[in-house]
Amino acid sequence: MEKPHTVLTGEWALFLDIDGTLLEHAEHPDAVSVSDELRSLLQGLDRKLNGALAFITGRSVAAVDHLFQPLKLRAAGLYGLEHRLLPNDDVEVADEPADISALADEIEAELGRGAYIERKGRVLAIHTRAAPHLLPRATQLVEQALATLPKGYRVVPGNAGVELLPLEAAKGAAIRRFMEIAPFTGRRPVFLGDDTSDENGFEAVNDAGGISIRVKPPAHTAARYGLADVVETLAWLRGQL
Ligand SMILES: O=P(O)(O)OC[C@H]1O[C@H](O[C@H]2O[C@H](CO)[C@@H](O)[C@H](O)[C@H]2O)[C@H](O)[C@@H](O)[C@@H]1O
Ligand SMILES: [Mg+2]
Repeated sequence: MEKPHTVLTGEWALFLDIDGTLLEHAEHPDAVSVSDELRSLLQGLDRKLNGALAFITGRSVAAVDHLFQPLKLRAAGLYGLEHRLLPNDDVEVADEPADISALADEIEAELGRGAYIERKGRVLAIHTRAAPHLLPRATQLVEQALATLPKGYRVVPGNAGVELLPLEAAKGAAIRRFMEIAPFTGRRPVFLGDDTSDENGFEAVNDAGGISIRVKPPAHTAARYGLADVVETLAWLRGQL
């Protein structure tokens, strides 16, 4: 796939996935770190785009703020179940429904310490990066759980794990919501992502005539452009300043 050589001028809106796009993957979600260089790169882009920059991530907004502190940018967390439309807005924290909590306890008991059960309110992530042999069983457990949960949940295979999340948790919906408000309205959206859960975000951006970019693109992706890795992502972003 070709690289995007477009220069981000005033009329672009930039949406950024975090893990696998801005940050290399690590053994554990808490093992990633954000460099001061990345913080200043994002701050410069946010300024150049007059605030039309937002994280679109499966992490919670609270987790994003902790990672990037003191930088606080616009963000959609939990695949859009949480939104922070202005840097200093409050974020409604989605409660963890009792049925998800009970399911997380059961899966944690069965898979044991090899898997990391990440409880994110209405989203449940089961990480098997440290124990890949557990992925088939983890996937089977969440798929079986679909029958017992209220309607409207779905299973999304992720990067070295599997997630259970509500149907309305979709990055494309989160991007469309930002595009309806200032300073995003009227701009052309650009979305960079790396994973299956970013695909509906690429589709939303393509539908809006924007630019969709996937890091390490697989054979089949909705993304129109590809970048080889996180380092290339950062070099491309720096080139837009
Ligand atoms: O939508 P993203 O910003 O890409 O976030 C996706 C998930 O990222 C985190 O998990 C992933 O990255 C971890 C650190 O590299 C890795 O250990 C894990 O295997 C990956 O799945 C985060 O923990 C999840 O909550 C996000 O949904
Ligand atoms: Mg990602």
